[in-house]
Amino acid sequence: MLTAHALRKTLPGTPPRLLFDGLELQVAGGECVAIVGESGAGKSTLLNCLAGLEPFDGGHVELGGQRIGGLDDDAMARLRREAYGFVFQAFHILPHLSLAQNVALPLWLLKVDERQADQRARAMLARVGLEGRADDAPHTLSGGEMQRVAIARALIHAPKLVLADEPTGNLDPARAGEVLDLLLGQIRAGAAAGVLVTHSRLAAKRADRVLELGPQGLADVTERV
Ligand SMILES: Nc1ncnc2c1ncn2[C@@H]1O[C@H](COP(=O)(O)OP(=O)(O)OP(=O)(O)O)[C@@H](O)[C@H]1O
Repeated sequence: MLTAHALRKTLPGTPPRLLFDGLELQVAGGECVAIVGESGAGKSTLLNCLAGLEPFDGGHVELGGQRIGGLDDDAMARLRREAYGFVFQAFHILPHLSLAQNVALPLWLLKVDERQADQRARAMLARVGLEGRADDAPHTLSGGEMQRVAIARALIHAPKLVLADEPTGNLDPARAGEVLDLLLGQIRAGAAAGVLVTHSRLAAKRADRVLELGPQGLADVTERV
């Protein structure tokens, strides 16, 4: 379970700019919420706050009962490796590693035995429809296939929380639908809490709830999408 309570974020500057205040968010295991809102509303910033990658100036965030604000950098980095899965556009697939190696990366960081990591990465690639491509180089993939690899890598270590920023950003509608089915299916199967930032109605509609970000926090707009 992910909980954000009374979360406030202001951006430095003269004058400082309030992005959101009094933000409340609860996402249960196996549930996926979509966060929508105008460009610049602070959706990516909110994801970064939930990930402990960016400080916030009020409230708190808890994952599985553990409060992230109080953790030092090492403890936060460990929690991120163990409990978080990221499908961020900025988190690129590494070009010099094979697909299996890219997917195995989170397990290497968790010191899982190399052979076991390789087997799990291959099984995960098969689950995202890339059986037989494990030894290929990333440059041989289409955009949709690349996003599948990113999803496989985000979920390989069975994280408690999956944070996705525009996971279907540059895919055509058919591919986007497939990638979303895969992502949401895997989040639900793993009983992870999923938070998906998107501009896409199609993507938002598939989530369990749709929340719109504004200065007062998150408003439930599920019925309007
Ligand atoms: N480190 C920072 N310092 C100052 N301003 C920042 C910083 N990070 C983000 N911003 C600003 O904060 C605002 C929110 O950015 P953010 O990327 O979170 O919005 P968003 O809702 O995800 O937008 P989009 O939908 O366009 O991706 C923007 O105006 C951005 O320029």
